[in-house]
Amino acid sequence: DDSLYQELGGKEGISNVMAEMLYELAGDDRIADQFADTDIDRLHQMLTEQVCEISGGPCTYTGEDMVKIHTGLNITNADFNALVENLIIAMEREEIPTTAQNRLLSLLADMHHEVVGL
Ligand code: HEM
Repeated sequence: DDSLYQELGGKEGISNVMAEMLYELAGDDRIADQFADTDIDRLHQMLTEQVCEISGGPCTYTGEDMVKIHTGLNITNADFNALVENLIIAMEREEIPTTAQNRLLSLLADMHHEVVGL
């Protein structure tokens, strides 16, 4: 089922949302420092691939294993929630329908254990 993928605006829509999220994140004092050494162009590309894939789009995530990449970063619940807030702001700005926003947030919540407390 690729309906979520379509509602997010396909690959281009997802790319735009992820760019907006990373822009918000860069200005968010709560978590910006944690991305100081990160290649943001790569992160943008990997997030776009991953969200394309999990939303049912024609993509294959080619990045690092999620647990492996987040291990040792000591990411907290508060960090996770801050990133989610940045994503919601980005989706609002890109006029993603609320139902689609909630479906994507639910898919990301399922990945919480691959990100937090490692
Ligand atoms: C569900 C939420 C999240 C998802 C789906 C996610 C996904 C990803 C992906 C796809 C990558 C790139 C992997 C690669 O380069 O191959 C990545 C890297 C990274 N993530 Fe996350 N992430 C999430 C939450 C977070 C949070 C909350 C933080 C910290 C506030 C965080 C910090 C990082 C950092 C610092 C990197 C770069 C690591 C490096 O380059 O060595 N992530 N994440």
